[in-house]
Parts: sequence; structure tokens; C-alpha cells
Amino acid sequence: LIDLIEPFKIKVIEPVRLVSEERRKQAIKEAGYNTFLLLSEDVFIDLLTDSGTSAMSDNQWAGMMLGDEAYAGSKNFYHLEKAIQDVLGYKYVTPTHQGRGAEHLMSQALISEGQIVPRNMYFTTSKLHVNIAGGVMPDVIIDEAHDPENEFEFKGNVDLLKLQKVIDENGPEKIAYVNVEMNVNMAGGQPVSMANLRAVKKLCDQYKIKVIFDATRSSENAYFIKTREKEYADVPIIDILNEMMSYSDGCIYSSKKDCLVNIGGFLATHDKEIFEKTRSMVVVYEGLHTYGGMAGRDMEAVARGLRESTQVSYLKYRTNQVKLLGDLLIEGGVPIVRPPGGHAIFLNALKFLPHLTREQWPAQTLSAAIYEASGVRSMERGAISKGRDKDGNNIFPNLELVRLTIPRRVYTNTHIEYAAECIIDLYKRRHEIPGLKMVFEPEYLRFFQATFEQL
Ligand SMILES: Cc1ncc(COP(=O)(O)O)c(/C=N/[C@@H](Cc2ccccc2)C(=O)O)c1O
Repeated sequence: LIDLIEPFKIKVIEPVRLVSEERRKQAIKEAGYNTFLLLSEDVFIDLLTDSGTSAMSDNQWAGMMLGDEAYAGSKNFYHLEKAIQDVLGYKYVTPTHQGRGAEHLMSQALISEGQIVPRNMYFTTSKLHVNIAGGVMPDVIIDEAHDPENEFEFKGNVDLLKLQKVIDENGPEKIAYVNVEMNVNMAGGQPVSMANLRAVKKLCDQYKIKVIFDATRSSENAYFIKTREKEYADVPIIDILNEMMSYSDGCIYSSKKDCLVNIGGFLATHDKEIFEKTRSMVVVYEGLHTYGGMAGRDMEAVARGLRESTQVSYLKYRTNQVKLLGDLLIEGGVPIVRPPGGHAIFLNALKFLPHLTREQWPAQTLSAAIYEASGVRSMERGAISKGRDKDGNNIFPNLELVRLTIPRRVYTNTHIEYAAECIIDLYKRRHEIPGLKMVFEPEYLRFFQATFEQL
């Protein structure tokens, strides 16, 4: 039990309720079988995302009362800058309203038409911002990441041979930067090892290619380095993070995850040139360079949350709660991506619903069926998220997944057990679940707003 014990006690609660099965059937139909379109009040346990859904600490809430809402030079910005310098080791900080703001600035600043941004594995908004800036984003992740059952403990690693091939085939000048995400979301929340980060930087330095991290879940990645790379067993998380970031030129960071806040983002860098480019642009798209679309109080909450995210007792509880869900599902025979990720458990929808064709959207079908059966909301992370290729054809990735994403410091293990039990029950009657057909497809990031009907 000691591995699961919460390093906090609860002071404020927010009531949740399980609406009737009849209402759930109606609600998911009204939402076009897209969990993004459900009303929060119809959701019992919300495992859609870990983004912006954490519970803040008393320390962070106290910080909210210290918001310096000066338009320029807010003291909260300097607290945020100091926290990033201390925890991540970057000297320069550009605040943004959330991760996409930082992705927009970074891609606009560093990419010219036709350039390439190799990344371990794509993320939807990251890829779109690279495309908007005129670039392409080939995946260079190791093959193990595409095998849901493979138990390699650093499935987020960059495949150095694949990266070398992209450089050799296109020439280093065509590479805008190499982009490495930590606890790779689309691979199942899978970490990158310190050894791999070091090797990627060494390779890129040979060609003077910049390395930019997506550090959105880097505290949880640091915890996996501490627990899985033996030389780091006794190294403090803050020192592991500093070393990780030393193998990059800069990062984008959606504060809505590991920084334990409801809104916020930033771009941080060791490189004065990147800083000056992005700082000049932030005033066009986000706000002044000392608030970047955040209120002072929000910057204070991020500064305090980033520091809190380096506490081992918290990271141990957090990642073990995710693993609890994974272990319960494995015990129940439910196919999931292994090993359990840092922020979520990913169901293998192809194995869960083998009677459906890819055009019946197994992952979309499963996430809707889970909600109807249990009131638990999850997110489709398969072909609907992957989208279409440049010829407009649907892409059907190996990883047709449903993400059960655990918010930080929000749900108890009883909630986790309830979700597992309901999914195991659904698995037993999986052959009864009909597929879906898409009836509306928006232009961008279709998974947010597409609607479906049951076949
Ligand atoms: C590795 C990584 N990098 C950047 C961002 C953007 O940050 P932001 O603009 O949201 O702050 C995200 C956001 N991830 C959220 C929200 C989301 C976003 C798009 C599709 C589905 C869900 C999620 O995974 O739930 C991320 O995971």
C-alpha cells in the first residue's frame, strides 16, 4: 500500500455523480459518439485528459491570492522565470497561454518552408504547427513503440539510425530542429532515457542541428529515469531534469500537465537567439513578454506547481496510481499498451474490438461504449486522431488506442477500481458493441469535433 499512499489529505471536494444509464445513452448520442462533445455534468469520472485537470495545492491556491496583475513586469513572471531556471536549467523564458501558444511561436521562429522536424512520435497539435510553418514531421521513434505488448521500459526513445537516415537523405540544412517529446503521449505515455537524450544531442551537435524538447510531461519522465536507469537511483529529480534539459537548446511546455495548473504554457531556452525571436513574436500572438496570455495569479500557480512536480513522494504516488489501473485491467484480461505510461493507460482497441473493421473506427467506438457503460470519459487516440495523409486518405496506425488519462491528485483509488471493473465487464461483452460511421468531419484536428452514428 505504501506505494499508492497519497502524500496529501483532501481539504476541498467537488461533488460528482453517475447519471442514469438512460441519460448516458442519450448523452453520448447527442455528442455524436465523440467524448469531446459530452457535457461535463454528464461525466462521472473524467479520464479524457490530464491537461488542465489537476488539483492545485494549498500552496498554489495561496499563490493565486498574490497575483501581481501589472501589465508589464509582474513579479509573478519573475517567480515563474526563476522556477524554470532552477528546475529545468534554462536561462530564458517566454510565457504563453498554453502549450499550443509555445508550439506556434517555436515553429514560426525556427522552421522555413520545406524543412523537416524529426520527432520521436508525432503529437497532433505539435505536428499541425510544424505543418502550418511549412515543415513536415517524420517519426523517428524506436520500433518497439509501435508494438503495444512490447515491455521495453524506454519506448519513447529516438531511433538514432532512423534520425541519421533523415539527416543523410535530406542534408542537415533541411532539418529545422529535432523535436523530442517526453513520456510520449501517442505511444502510450512512454519515457525517453537519459542515455538516449544524451546520444541525440551528441548526434545533432555534429551537424549543428538544434534539439527542441516537448517537455510537457518531463517531471514524470524524470521519475522513470530515476527508477529505471540505475545510475540515477539516488539523484534528485531536479538534478535529473537539469541534466535532461542540458541536452536540448530549448523546449515548449504545456504547463497544464506536470505543472499542476488549469491553464498556462511557456517556451524556455538556453539560446539567446531563439529567445529574442520568440520574445518579439509573443507580443503579437500572446500578450506582453512578461505575461504571454496568463494572468499574474496563473503564472504564480505555474511557478509553484513546477517546483511541486519534482517531489518524489508525489511522482511515486502519481505514477503508481496510473499503474494500478493498468495492473487491474491486465488482471481482467483487457489488452493495454505495456508498460503502463506515466499519465495514462491506453487500451488496445484493435484487440478489444476485433470484429470491427478499421473504417468502423474501433477506438472511437470503444471510447463511446465505455462512457455509455460506466460514465467514465476517455479519449480516442487512433485513426481519427491520426487524420488523413497528404492525398486525403485516412491513415490507419498500428496504435488504435483509447486513452484513460488520470488527472493529477484528483481521483481516489476507489474511482480507479470502479473504472477498471466497468471496462473489464464491457470487455466480457465486447462482441455486442456495434461500430460507428463518421457523419461530420471538421477541417482541422478532426478528433475534437467529428460526429458519428452507430452502424
Ligand atoms: C505532448 C503535448 N504537447 C503539446 C500539447 C499542447 O498543449 P496545450 O495547448 O493543450 O496546452 C499537448 C496537449 N495535450 C493534451 C490536450 C490535447 C491536445 C490535442 C489533442 C488532444 C488533447 C492531451 O494530451 O490531452 C501535449 O500532450
